[in-house]
Amino acid sequence: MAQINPSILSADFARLADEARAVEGADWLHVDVMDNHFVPNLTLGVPVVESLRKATDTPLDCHLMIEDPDRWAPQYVEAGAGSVTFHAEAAAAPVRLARQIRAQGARAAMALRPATPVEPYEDLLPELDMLLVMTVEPGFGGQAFLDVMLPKIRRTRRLIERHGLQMWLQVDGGVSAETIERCAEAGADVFVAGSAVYGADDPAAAVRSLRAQAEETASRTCAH
Ligand SMILES: O=C(CO)[C@@H](O)[C@H](O)COP(=O)(O)O
Ligand SMILES: [Fe+2]
Repeated sequence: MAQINPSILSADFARLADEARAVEGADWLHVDVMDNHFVPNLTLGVPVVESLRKATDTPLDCHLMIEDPDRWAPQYVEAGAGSVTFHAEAAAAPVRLARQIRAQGARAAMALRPATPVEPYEDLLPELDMLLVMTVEPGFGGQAFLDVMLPKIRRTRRLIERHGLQMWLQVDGGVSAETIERCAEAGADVFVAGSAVYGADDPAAAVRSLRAQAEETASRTCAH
């Protein structure tokens, strides 16, 4: 079952509550946290996640593009995130951190920048509920999808299957009506979409349409 997670990064930050409610029906709301150190951009932090939690019933998928996630990620679970994604490149102790997030009752996920291979993390996969393969260089919305990431998505799906895991495989960056089918064919099942959703006249309809496209692709391919 394909999941569509609109990225609040492409929303109007002065109207975040309304923008969160505009995509009710989405599986998760994707919240991009950037600290201007791990990536060259600054967005929002724990207090905004606490407020978003109260503003919508859609569960929050927090993507932490920050240094020292070992210290900060637990605070995002406390703030109400249902899923917390830390970057492999930033975590000092990814297994301990994933266990901590799960022990607090949230889903634990790990993200890989485009140049980070999945293979060194093969043995960690059972500790995770989701792996995020970035399909742009993290930091900004509205960038062009990196086709060169498709083989990594395929290899990740094969590893998940080889280990018999139930974990989700998320893609994030440049996902749109033009690119989602390639991602679904390669084996992704959770799709973050920022500009493709919030740039549409009807964001909720854009979510439904992307989900239908991904599901149709998944049902006619045997990738997973
Ligand atoms: O994490 C990020 C960017 O670093 C993403 O979540 C973007 O916000 C996705 O935006 P689009 O590429 O879909 O416009
Ligand atoms: Fe993101």
